[in-house]
Amino acid sequence: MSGKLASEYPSWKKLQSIYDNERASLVLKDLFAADPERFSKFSSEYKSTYGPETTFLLDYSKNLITAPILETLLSLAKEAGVEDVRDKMFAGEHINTSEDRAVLHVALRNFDDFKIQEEGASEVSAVLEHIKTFTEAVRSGEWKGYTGKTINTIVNIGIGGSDLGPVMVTEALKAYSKRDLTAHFVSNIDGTHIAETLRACDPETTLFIIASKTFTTQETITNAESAKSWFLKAAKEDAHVAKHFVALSTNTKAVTAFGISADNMFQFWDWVGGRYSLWSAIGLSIALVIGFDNFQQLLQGAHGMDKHFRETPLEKNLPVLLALVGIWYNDFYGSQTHALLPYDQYLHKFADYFQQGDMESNGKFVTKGGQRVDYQTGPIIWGAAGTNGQHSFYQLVHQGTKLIPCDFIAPATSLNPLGIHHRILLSNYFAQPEALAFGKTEEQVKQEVGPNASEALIKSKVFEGNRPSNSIMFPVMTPSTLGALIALYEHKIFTQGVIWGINSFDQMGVELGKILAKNILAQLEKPDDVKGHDSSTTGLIHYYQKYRKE
Ligand SMILES: O=P(O)(O)OC[C@H]1O[C@@H](O)[C@@H](O)[C@@H](O)[C@@H]1O
Repeated sequence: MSGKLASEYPSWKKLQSIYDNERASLVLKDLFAADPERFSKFSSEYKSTYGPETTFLLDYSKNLITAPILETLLSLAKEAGVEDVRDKMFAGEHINTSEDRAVLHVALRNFDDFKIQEEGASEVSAVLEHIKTFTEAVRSGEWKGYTGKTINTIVNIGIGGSDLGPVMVTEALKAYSKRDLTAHFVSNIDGTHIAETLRACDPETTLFIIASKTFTTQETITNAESAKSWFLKAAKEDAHVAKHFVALSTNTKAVTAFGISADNMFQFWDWVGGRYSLWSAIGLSIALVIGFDNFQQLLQGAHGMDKHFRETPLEKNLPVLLALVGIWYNDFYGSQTHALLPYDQYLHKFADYFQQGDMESNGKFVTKGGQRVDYQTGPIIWGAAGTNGQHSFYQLVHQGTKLIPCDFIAPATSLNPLGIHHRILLSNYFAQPEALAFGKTEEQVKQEVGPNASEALIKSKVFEGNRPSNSIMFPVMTPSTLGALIALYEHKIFTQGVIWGINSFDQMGVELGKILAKNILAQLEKPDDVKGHDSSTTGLIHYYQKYRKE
C-alpha cells in the first residue's frame, strides 16, 4: 500500500486522459469488427490446480476496453501495490489497520499450502474436525433431541455475515442437500421472522444454531432468547438446551452466559471478517445441509482460487481483471452500480450475498491514511436470477440513461434437466449480453416497422448498445465451483479496495445507527422521554406512540 489516493497514480491520470480523448471510439461493435480475435484475447478459462477439478470461462471481451487500456489498468494495479498487499494478507499481516487485525479467511480454506502464525490459525483443522463429527452425528440421526427423536430441522439465527453466506450457499447447493433436513434462517429483529419460522418447527426435532461472531448483536441475541423461551416452554428443563442449541462465535464468555456450554460452541477468530466467514464455523449450517465432504469441497474450490490469485501474473489473474474493468466503469464512466445476474435459480441469493460482501467492504470515503477520496469507491451491487430480471428491470439496463455493467453467470448443464428449460434459459443468457453490447440501430428499426411508423415509435425501439458485461460460464454447479466463484469475487473486492486505498475489512458505517437506536429504544415508552432529536425524528416517534398497541 502506497498511502496515496488512487487519483494520484500516473496510470489513473493516464486512464482519465484515455477516457476523455478516446471514449467516442470505444464502441463494442467496431472493436469486435476490427479484431476477429477479440474473444480469444479477452477471455480466459480458469482451471484449478488444487482440489476437485474446477473450471469456468470468464469472457470479458464485451467490455469497453482495448489492449492499451487494459495495460494501463494493470499498471494502476501495480502502482497501487496490489501484489504486495495481497502477499501481506496471505502472510497474516494486520492489513485491517483500523482494527489492527489480520485478514485471514484464506487460512480457513488453506490445506497446508502456506503457514500462518496468527493465534488460532493452528486450530482451524480442529474446528473443522468438530464440524465434521457434529454434522455426521446430526445427519446420521445419532444426535437426538430431548425426547429421543432425530433432528429434522435446523434454524440458523444470525444476521449479516452470520446469515447471508449460509443462506446463499445452502440455496446454491440445494441439489446436494439432505432433503429430509429442513433449514431455516432467521435474521431480522422483526418478531415476524422468528414467529413465522417457529410455526414450522417442532421443539423435539429442531436444532438452533446461534451464529454471531461477537455474540453481542442485538438482533441475534434477541431472536436467540425468543427461540430459547419457545423451546423451554415445551422442554421445561434448562438441561435440554444442550441438545438443541449450539453457538458459532469468537466470544466464549458471552456464549456460556447465554446458556450454551463451551462444548457446543464452534470457535472462530477475530481475523475472520463477518462477510468472509462462511468458510469458518459460521458454515456449520452449510455442512449440516450438504454434508461435510461437500463443505470441504467448497473450501477446496475457494483455495484453488486463492492459489490462482496468489500465483498468477496480474494480466492473467481473473479476480484482478474483474476488479480493473470494474474500476474503469466505476471511476471513469461514472457507473454507480454493478449487476450480478446469475442464470441459475440456485444462485438466486448470489447478489444479496455480495451486497454485503462488496458494499460493506468497499463502501468507504476515507482512505486507510485518513484522507477523503476524490473519486468513487464501491459500486451498488444488485441483481436477480435468471429471466426474472428480464421481465422486471432489464428495460432500464437496455434503454435507460445509466450505464450498468453486468456479470452474467450460468452453468452449461442444469442439475434439473427438464425438457428444453435449460436451453431456453441459456439462449437468454447468451442473448442478453449480445443485445446490450450491439443493440439495434435506427436503420434496423425502420426496416422492421415499415415506412409509415412515426419518428417517435422508431426512436423508442432503438437500442444504443455499447453496454458492457462479463460472462462467466461453468460446466455444472458443484461445491468446488461455487467456492471458486465466491473467492473470485472476494479477491475482486480486495483488489479494488487496495487500488482505492481504503480498508475493505472494517465496517464503521454500521455503528452510528446502532448507537442511535439504543438511545431511542430507551425513550420509546412515553412522549415526555423523547429528547434530544430533530423535529422530524421526534414527530415520527410521537406518531408511533399515538398508535402503538403493544
Ligand atoms: O456475527 P455478528 O457479530 O453477530 O455480526 C453480524 C453483522 O453485524 C453487522 O453489524 C456487521 O458488522 C456485519 O459485518 C456483521 O456480519
